[in-house]
Amino acid sequence: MTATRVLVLNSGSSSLKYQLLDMRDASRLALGLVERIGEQTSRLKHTCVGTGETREQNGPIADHDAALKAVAEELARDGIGLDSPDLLAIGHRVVHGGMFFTEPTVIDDSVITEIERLIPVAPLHNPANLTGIRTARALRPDLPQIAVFDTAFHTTMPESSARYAIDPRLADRYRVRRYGFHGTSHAYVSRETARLLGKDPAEVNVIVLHLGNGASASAVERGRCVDTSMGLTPLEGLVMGTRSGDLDPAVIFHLARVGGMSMDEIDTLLNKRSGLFGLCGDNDMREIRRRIDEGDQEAALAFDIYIHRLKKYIGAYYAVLGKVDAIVFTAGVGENAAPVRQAAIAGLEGLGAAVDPELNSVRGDEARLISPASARVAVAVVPTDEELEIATQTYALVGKSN
Ligand SMILES: Nc1ncnc2c1ncn2[C@@H]1O[C@H](COP(=O)(O)OP(=O)(O)O)[C@@H](O)[C@H]1O
Ligand SMILES: CC(=O)OP(=O)(O)O
Ligand SMILES: [Mg+2]
Repeated sequence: MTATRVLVLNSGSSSLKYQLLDMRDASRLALGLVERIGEQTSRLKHTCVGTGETREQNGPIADHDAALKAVAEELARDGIGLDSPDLLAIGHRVVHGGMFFTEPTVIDDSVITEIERLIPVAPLHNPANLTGIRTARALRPDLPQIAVFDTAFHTTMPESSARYAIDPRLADRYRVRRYGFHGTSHAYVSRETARLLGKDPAEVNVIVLHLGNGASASAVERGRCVDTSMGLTPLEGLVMGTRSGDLDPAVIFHLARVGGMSMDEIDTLLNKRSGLFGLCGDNDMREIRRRIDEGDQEAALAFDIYIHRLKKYIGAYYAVLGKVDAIVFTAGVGENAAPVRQAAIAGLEGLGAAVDPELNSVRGDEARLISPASARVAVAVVPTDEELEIATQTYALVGKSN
C-alpha cells in the first residue's frame, strides 16, 4: 500500500500545533496543540478524530523536543504513531526563509544550515522550527521532511514594497528588506475568499487581516501578494499580542541613549513586552474585551490603538490595490472577536465596506460573509488552516515522486 499520511508540525515560539492528515481526501486523523512550552503550566490537548476522543496533559514541558515526543506518544496510543508505514512525510512550518526559499523544500543538512543562519531575523520562531525538524528527523530519519516557509507567498512583492528607503548596497549586503510572514495563511485565506465569492483567485483583490497572537495584513492582487505589513522580522506592522508593530525607529535610539537600555533589552521590550500586553498587561483579546465590559480604561485604550493601526493598514491597502473585492478576517482574533471586526470596518462605508451586526455575531468554523448584500466590498471571516495548506504543499512535493 502506498503511504498517504502527512504529519504537519507548526512550531510557534511557545507552542506546537500539529495535525495528522490522510492526503487521499485531506481528512484529519488527529490534531492537537501543546501550549506554554517552557513554563510550569504547559498543556497538551490531543484529539483523535477516528475515536472522537480528546485527552489533556497538564504539567511542565521543557522545550519543543519534549513537546514533539509527547505528541508522538499520544499518536502511538491511538495506533497512528510516527512508526506507521502509512506515514509518507512530515511537513514543517518554518517562519523565516529569507530570499532563498520561495517554494516548499525537502530538508537536508544544507537547508538546516540556512534556516539556522536566519535565526537573527526570526529569533522567536526559527529556533523552535529547527528543534521540531531535528526531533522529527531523529524519530523518522528515513522520511522526507518538508519545510514550508511563511515568507514564500510574499516573494512576489514588487521591489517598491519590499525595499526600505535605505542605501540598496547596504541593504543587499545585510539582506535587509521586507520579507513578510504568515504567508501560508495569507495564501490559503485569500484563495478560500475567492472561493467564497464564487470567483477565481486570479479575478479578485483581497485585503487579508491575519489577527492571531502575531498579526499581519496583506494586499493580494489577483492571487499574488503585493504588500504585507511585517518586514525584515515579524515585528513590523500591526499592534500584536506582545509586539509593538510600527514605531519610529528613533524610539530605539532614544531608549538606548536616553533610557540607557541595551539592544537586547529593547529587543525583548518590543517583541515580548509590548503590543496589547505592553499597553494593558493582557495579550489575550478575550480578557481585554472582558475588562472593557467592566469599564477598564487601560484596556479600552489598548483596544483603540489596536483598531486604529488596523484601520490604517486597511486604508493603505485600498490605495495599493486600487480596487478591493473583499476584506477578510482570520486567525484567533479575526475569527472570534466580533467587536474587533465591527470596530475595524466602522466608518468605511464611503469606501464601500460595511459589517452587518447580525451576521457578524454568528459564530462558527465556516467561511462566511459578514457584510450586507448591498456592500460594494465584501467583508468576510475565513478560518485559516495553515496545517492543511502545509500538508497540501508537502503532499504535492512528495506524493509526486512516490
Ligand atoms: N473567542 C475569542 N475571542 C477573542 N479573541 C480570541 C478568542 N479566541 C482566541 N482569541 C485570540 O486569538 C489569539 C490566538 O490566536 P492564534 O491565531 O491561535 O495565534 P497564534 O497562532 O499566533 O498562537 C489569542 O491570544 C486571543 O487573543
Ligand atoms: C510570524 C509570526 O508572527 O507567527 P506567529 O503569529 O505564529 O507568532
Ligand atoms: Mg499563528
